[in-house]
Amino acid sequence: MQAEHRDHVHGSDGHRHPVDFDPTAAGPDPFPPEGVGGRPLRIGIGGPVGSGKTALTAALCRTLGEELELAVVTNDIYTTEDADFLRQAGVLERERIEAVQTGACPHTAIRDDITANLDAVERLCERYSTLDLVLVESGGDNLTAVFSRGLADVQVFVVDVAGGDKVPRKGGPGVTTADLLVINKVDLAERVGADMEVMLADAHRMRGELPVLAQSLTDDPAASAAADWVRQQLAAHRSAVGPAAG
Ligand SMILES: Nc1nc2c(ncn2[C@@H]2O[C@H](COP(=O)(O)OP(=O)(O)OP(=O)(O)O)[C@@H](O)[C@H]2O)c(=O)[nH]1
Repeated sequence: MQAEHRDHVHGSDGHRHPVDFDPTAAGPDPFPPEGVGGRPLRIGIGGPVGSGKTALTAALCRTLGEELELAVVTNDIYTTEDADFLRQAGVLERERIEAVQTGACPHTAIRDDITANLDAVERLCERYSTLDLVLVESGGDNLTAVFSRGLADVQVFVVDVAGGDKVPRKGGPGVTTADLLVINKVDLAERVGADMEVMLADAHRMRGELPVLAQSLTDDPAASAAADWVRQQLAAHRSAVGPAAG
């Protein structure tokens, strides 16, 4: 079958996305990873609509905001909803939060044309010259959406139990290749009939050695385990940067 016959066509302009039946494939990353020297760690937070990306971002800001120089970039298609939510929740100073309006499928802005996000990161770095960490939250997308390594040094993919316990075994590059897979809203598992043992076993089977974290932000609003993972990533980033630039 020729590639164009497998393309997925959608949107009012009928634009195309290639469909790949390999659940681990994301297509080539258009940008190389950026050198880490002298700049903050950038962590991408992606995942399907409503899985809890903003709630996780807010929790990480609350937990880490006192100990780290932290800023956030949000992505929404038509609004600045997520940035507005974070500002209203008071998780960080308002100026530490930048909103990108993608105007197109969220994956476009985090992978195909990362300019608007890089500009937002740059504005934050100009405003706060000693940033340790920038969290870049993607707009909600589907299982194929992952960050370019030119934008995010490491990425978290957030799915939730309400999407059904089948989600991890459906694969997709977010599930299979993200540096951390978060299975969120485990407090709802029983109510929605999701079998956590199945979800975790499938997630580990799909990801090999890569870590999987089951959490409930209702039960643990500090997102303690995710915050620990962020601290580890930051330590690794700092050791890569070296003492002179760190
Ligand atoms: N019960 C429960 N609800 C949660 C949890 N985490 C998030 N939520 C709720 O789930 C809903 C969606 O969460 P968001 O953080 O807005 O999800 P999102 O992934 O940012 O959504 P989009 O940006 O629209 O894709 C909100 O009402 C949250 O309060 C959780 O661990 N347990």
